[in-house]
Amino acid sequence: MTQVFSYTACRQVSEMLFSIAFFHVSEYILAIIFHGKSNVTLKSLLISKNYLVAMIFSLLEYLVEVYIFPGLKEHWWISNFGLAMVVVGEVIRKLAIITAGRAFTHLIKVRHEEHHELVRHGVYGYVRHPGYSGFLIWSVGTQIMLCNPISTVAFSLIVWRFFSQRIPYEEYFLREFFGSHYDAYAQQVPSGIPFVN
Ligand SMILES: C[S@@+](CC[C@H](N)C(=O)[O-])C[C@H]1O[C@@H](n2cnc3c(N)ncnc32)[C@H](O)[C@@H]1O
Repeated sequence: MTQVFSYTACRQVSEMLFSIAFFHVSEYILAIIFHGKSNVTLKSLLISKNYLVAMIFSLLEYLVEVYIFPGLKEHWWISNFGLAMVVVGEVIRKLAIITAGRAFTHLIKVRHEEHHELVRHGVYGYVRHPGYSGFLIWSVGTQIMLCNPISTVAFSLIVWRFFSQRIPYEEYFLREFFGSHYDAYAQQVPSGIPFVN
C-alpha cells in the first residue's frame, strides 16, 4: 500500500488533478469572457458523463498499476513528456479560443449569425481545428503523464474517433455559412487531427 502514497504517486496524481481543474475552470472562465455570464451554463465546464467515466477509469488504472507494478510509474522521462504534452495541448487550445473569440462556441452553430466570421489568422492559419488538436494532445498527454498504457491507447482512439466524426458535421455548416471561402481555406490548411482531411 505504501507505493500508492509514494512520492511518485503523490506527484503524478497531483499533476493530473491540477491539469484537469485548470483545463475545466479556464474553459468556463473564457466562455464567460467571450459570451457573457448570462449565455454560459455549467455545460461550459465540458464535463460529460462519458468524460467522467474515462477519467475515473484512468485513475483506477493508475491506482491498480502503481500498487501491482510500481516500477511502471518510475519512467520519469515518459511522465515528463506527458506533462509537456499537457502544457502544449492546453496552450494550443486556449490560443484557439482566444483567437476565434465569439466564433468559438462549445455547441456547434447550425445557423449563421451576423457577427460570425471565418477565422483564418493566428493558430487557425496552421490548422483548421486547433481547439480539437489541443484537446487531443492534452487528453493523451494526461495519460502519458500517469504512465497509463491502457488509457493512453484508449484515450487516443476514443478522442480521435470523436473528432473524426465531429469535424465533417461542423464543416458541413461552416461550408453553408462561408461557401467557397471555406472550401479554399480547407484546401490550404490541414485539419490538425491525424488522418482527418
Ligand atoms: C468548439 S468550437 C471549435 C472550433 C474549431 N473546430 C477548433 O477546433 O478550434 C466550434 C464552433 O467553432 C466554429 N468554427 C470552427 N472553425 C471556425 C473558423 N475557422 N471560423 C469561424 N468559426 C469557426 C463552428 O461554427 C462551431 O460553432
